[in-house]
Amino acid sequence: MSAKNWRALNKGKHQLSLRLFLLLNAISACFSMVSPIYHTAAITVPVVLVLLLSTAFLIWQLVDKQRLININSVSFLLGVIWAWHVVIKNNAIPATDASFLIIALLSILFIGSISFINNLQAFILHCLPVALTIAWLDQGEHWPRVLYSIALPAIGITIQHIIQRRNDKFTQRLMNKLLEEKETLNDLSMIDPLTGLYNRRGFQNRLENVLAAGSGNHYVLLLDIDHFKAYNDNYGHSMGDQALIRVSAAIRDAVRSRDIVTRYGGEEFMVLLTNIDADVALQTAERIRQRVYDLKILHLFNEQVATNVTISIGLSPLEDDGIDEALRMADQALYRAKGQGRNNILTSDSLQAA
Ligand SMILES: Nc1nc2c(ncn2[C@@H]2O[C@H](COP(=O)(O)OP(=O)(O)OP(=O)(O)O)[C@@H](O)[C@H]2O)c(=O)[nH]1
Repeated sequence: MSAKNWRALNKGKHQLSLRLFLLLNAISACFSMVSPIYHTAAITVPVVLVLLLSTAFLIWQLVDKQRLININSVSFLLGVIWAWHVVIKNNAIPATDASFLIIALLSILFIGSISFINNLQAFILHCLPVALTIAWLDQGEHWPRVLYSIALPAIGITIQHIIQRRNDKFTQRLMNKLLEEKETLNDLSMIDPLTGLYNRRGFQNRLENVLAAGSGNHYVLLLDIDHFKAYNDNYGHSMGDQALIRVSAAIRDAVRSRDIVTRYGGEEFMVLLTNIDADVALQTAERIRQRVYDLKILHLFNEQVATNVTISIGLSPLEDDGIDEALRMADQALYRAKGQGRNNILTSDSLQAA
């Protein structure tokens, strides 16, 4: 999951709480009309407005799921309308009874806290207009009860908000770490563990970048260690591995950093020399062959060729017919190079000329 997806998920979560908020407001408005606390002014303009607006927003949300409604504006708007309703009702009921104010306050705080448990801003914006209106209407007469009714959910929501933010931060850190590790694993999956060179997957990935960067003259080298089976058979697999590591390093050191060196198979390597002339490509192949020879890795069972490890190389240009064709040509050249005594280089051009 990317950071973008994470933000989208969070937005989606908030939009869900908005739907719950609208639903509770619509129900509460209906209830105020059908079963009012005091039978005076049961259907007020603001309560009808709350019902209409909540239903309209709710339908809009359900029909157009992609649309993100501004939660803060809606919660504030409905809070103000409820405050208006409280003023009208309060003026119409017996002055001595404060229970209406407390019940109205509790209903608003209940809806706010249920819907916006994870959205402190929306909670405050919704509850503040009603809380201030009630504090003003009560004129301090029942201030402990009013204060308690406001403070309890406010403190609860604030603590919940802090916990949620910590959880979100933790989850986000965890997600970033996982993304980093995924990236590392992805990189590792492109590297041959023994030699540290690219494997075929890594090569493919780098090749795409090279080709995307534009046209140029590229050359493919296929390199194969001579008589490596004999080396393994006589010196053991573990020594064979060491030889492979040293040969890989020699190849890597003999080319430029922009060239792509790949372990193509067991004791076979492939190098893509990028943006290079034919002459320089041939010189580079010769430099690689010489560097491997100069490692002087003892190989007495290579004696038809030398008494140390050697490699043979097939070279072919990468042309419009693609990498597979270039590899096929390089492979043919390598096969011939082996046939001609090993420890040498043959180009695909020389095969065609022959
Ligand atoms: N130690 C070691 N040996 C490997 C590895 N991968 C392949 N090999 C060995 O490389 C040898 C390749 O042998 P062959 O394909 O017969 O070729 P060759 O003996 O090099 O002969 P020519 O290529 O004709 O010169 C086999 O013995 C494989 O076991 C590896 O990762 N480690």
